[in-house]
Amino acid sequence: MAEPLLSVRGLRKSFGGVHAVDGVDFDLAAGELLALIGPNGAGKSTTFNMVGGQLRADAGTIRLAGRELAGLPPRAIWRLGVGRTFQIAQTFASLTVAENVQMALLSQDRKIYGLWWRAAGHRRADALQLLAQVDMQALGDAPCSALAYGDVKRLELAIALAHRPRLLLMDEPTAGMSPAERHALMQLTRRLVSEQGTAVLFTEHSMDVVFAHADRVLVLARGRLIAQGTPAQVRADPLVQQVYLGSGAMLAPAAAQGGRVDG
Ligand SMILES: Nc1ncnc2c1ncn2[C@@H]1O[C@H](COP(=O)(O)OP(=O)(O)OP(=O)(O)O)[C@@H](O)[C@H]1O
Repeated sequence: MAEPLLSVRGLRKSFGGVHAVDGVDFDLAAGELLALIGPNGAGKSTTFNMVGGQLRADAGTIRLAGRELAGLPPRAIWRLGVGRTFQIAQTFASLTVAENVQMALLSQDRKIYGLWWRAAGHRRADALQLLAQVDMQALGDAPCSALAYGDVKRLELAIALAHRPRLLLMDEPTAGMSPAERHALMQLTRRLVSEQGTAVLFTEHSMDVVFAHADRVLVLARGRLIAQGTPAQVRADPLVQQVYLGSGAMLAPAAAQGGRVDG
């Protein structure tokens, strides 16, 4: 693997007596799509939130291009080049599509974030260019509240890309989407990260998305990394099969075409 962009070592977090994340190590290279999977309660969100700074790690290091992120607040981590999309879309329904992107650009430029009306004239051309990257240039003047769900997710991606992150964290990016929409969004993500060399860490319950689009997969169970490798390696791993068989989910290629695994 090329020199990692993100390097995580000995990451731990407990809640009371629960070892939610119990000594996790992994690397992520620029341009790589890395999936973080595991049954419910495995520690995916906790890991994710420690990388993004929403949760403070009890122990361990999280280095982005050699810079320590552990202990920094989310805003500082964002400034260092870590973008994020959320499971529940974080857009302003009362603004137009273009204004939502302009708000992100305002924030990036350290202008006053709360004054949404200032967004209307701010870097509109740049906003439209970002929308073009996610094939939404025709929807710039549409109210955000009128968008179809798949379009909201694409808009979120444009917003996350507005400050050109080196690492993009995507929390269940395809939740609630139809199979066709899921693959379209991940293909778009792949195209954008290839063009820009962004690294992506994503949590995902839909195995079809993981096996079709991830370069590598990390499998967590009870806070520990039980396997990592290519989708084919992970799918063939007996321990992974055991963990998922307990949930009734199938990891065989045929079943992976449409399977959502809920833990
Ligand atoms: N704020 C919290 N307080 C107490 N316990 C927590 C908290 N957050 C997570 N946990 C516990 O830590 C463990 C890991 O939870 P986490 O949400 O990271 O798992 P997950 O893999 O993201 O699960 P899911 O797929 O259900 O979202 C679980 O046992 C959970 O109950």
